[in-house]
Amino acid sequence: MDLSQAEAVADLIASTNKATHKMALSQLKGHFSNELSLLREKLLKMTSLLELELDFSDHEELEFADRSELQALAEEINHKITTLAHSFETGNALKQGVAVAIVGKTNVGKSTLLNRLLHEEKAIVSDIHGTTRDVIEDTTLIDGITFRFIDTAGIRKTDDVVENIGIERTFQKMEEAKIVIWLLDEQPSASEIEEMKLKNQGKKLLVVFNKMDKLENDKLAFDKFTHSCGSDSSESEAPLFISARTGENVSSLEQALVKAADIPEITENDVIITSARHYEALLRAHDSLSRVLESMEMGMSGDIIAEDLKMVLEELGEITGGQISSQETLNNIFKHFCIGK
Ligand SMILES: Nc1nc2c(ncn2[C@@H]2O[C@H](COP(=O)(O)OP(=O)(O)OP(=O)(O)O)[C@@H](O)[C@H]2O)c(=O)[nH]1
Ligand SMILES: [Mg+2]
Repeated sequence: MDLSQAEAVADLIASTNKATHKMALSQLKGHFSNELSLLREKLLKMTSLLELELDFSDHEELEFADRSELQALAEEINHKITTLAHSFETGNALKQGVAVAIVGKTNVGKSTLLNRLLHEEKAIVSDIHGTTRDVIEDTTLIDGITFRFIDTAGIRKTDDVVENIGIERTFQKMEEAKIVIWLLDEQPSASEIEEMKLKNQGKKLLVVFNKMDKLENDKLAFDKFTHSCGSDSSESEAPLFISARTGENVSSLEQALVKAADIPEITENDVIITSARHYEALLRAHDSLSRVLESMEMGMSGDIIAEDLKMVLEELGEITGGQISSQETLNNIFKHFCIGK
């Protein structure tokens, strides 16, 4: 069992949903380790060939490592590393929970909605504007997916220093979230809609009107809301109407969240990165491999390329806990080539 498999045992024990359970099982079974050892084997062969050239450096014409083959292999490995690193977005979301920020003006019912979604009285609710001043967050499962809901300070102009720090944090959290629930209890102006869309480019923005229990008694206001938002539904999802207080239609919001989370179906054979440590090692390996490709393009000598290749090997080795030694390179040379030196 290598280090990444040992880490998987801890992940398996800590797994809170079906997907994280499957990901940990896959890692424990060694699927990730196998992919890595395949990559390392190919890299080791490349490094060995380059080192061999160094050993025969007095015969300049000797080029054991076919450069175009080397380049194709480096590109293939770089692609594989990139795919693995990208899987971290899914892995991390599944493990830590898909981050959902609940934002909007003061008193629209953000904390009430947080409590409703978490099924517990986590945040203080009151009709005083500016009740929530700090970020409050917790996770819950919806349809087997872990969501991390983040209640934030209501956005308004205020002279209160502490509240302003809270509002600053609201914008930070909005940036970090994958999904943003924009909670409203009155019709937003065109410029507010524009600003919100601009701030949330590349994210899923769910426009949600709260307090529909009040609106239902005011048919005219309800129609006005529906009309104002319906006209703008070409690119974004149609707005939802809920009552955080009574729970009405909150299940539709939950379904919209599951859809927006857009989590692929995971099987026990999928290799998905869930650890920040692995992710960082893969990014470093990717950087070193990019340097290899650059050096080759510039026609650099084999020793420079070999050094960066060894870095890649070391970085990938950090994941499984194994260290690449010069003995390993040497053994590889003798395994593949019969040299009487
Ligand atoms: N009628 C009605 N009232 C609601 C609903 N949701 C929240 N409220 C009330 O609105 C008031 C404000 O609710 P909060 O949840 O504290 O609002 P908030 O957005 O967190 O406010 P800040 O923390 O000040 O930004 C409270 O009196 C809630 O009871 C709802 O669905 N219907
Ligand atoms: Mg609040």
